[in-house]
Amino acid sequence: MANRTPLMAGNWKMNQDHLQATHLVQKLDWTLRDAKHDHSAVEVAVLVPFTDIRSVQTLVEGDKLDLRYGAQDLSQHDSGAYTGEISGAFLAKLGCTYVAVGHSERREYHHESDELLNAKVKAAYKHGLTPILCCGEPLEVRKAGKQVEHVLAQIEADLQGLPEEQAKSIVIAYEPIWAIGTGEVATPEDAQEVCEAIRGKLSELYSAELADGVRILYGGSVKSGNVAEIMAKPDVDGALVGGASLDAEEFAKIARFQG
Ligand SMILES: O=C[C@H](O)COP(=O)(O)O
Repeated sequence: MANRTPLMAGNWKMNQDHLQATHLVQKLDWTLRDAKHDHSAVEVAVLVPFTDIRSVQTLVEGDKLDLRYGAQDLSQHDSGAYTGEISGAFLAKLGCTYVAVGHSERREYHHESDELLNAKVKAAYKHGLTPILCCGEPLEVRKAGKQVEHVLAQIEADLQGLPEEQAKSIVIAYEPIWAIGTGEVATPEDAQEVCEAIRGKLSELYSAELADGVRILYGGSVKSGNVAEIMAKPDVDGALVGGASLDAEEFAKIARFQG
């Protein structure tokens, strides 16, 4: 198995204005430092509202914080008459490493199709950003036992035509929709089943070597109390954390899941 550095990414969603963001990032940094967090063993990132990015960049670059940051969405376009949209070029200029693509809240509330998400994944790479491609099934699909085929169809469509050279650095986040913000966490076995199938699909679409190197995260009610058992699964390489990432101490504990 490849040596995949775990990634703990906090998705702040629409929380924290730019002043609160400064405070939260500083607190997260102190907490990780106090705990002597080993950043070479676990990478920590925050996906923040667009309006926070400049403040986070100033802190991370100015104080040389060992923290990656990124956005929660991007436009499929580079520039032009697309009112309200944000180009990947702007995000790259602000030092973003990551950008979430296809979070279930965007798929649902903004009707983002797999075709659009495929264009967004390509736009991210065009501007030097690493997409964190989100996938996951709603409750009725899980109840019908069709979660694996649902997720694999999303992955196949969202990666359509993406060259191997780019796909090898993608991060995939499996987030069963019924476990997001509900307190209902998938069992480690549930997470492993789908993450393993995603790796298998990557192997089929690209190569076993590529599949072995890609990081696959689990998301959905991850807390410090349940992260260790999820991370113990062989195909889970990190977590995409929503609510718990807004509490610096809790998120730092999640990032130190090894103790
Ligand atoms: O992007 C994060 C996920 O939607 C999980 O959110 P949650 O940890 O609040 O359940």
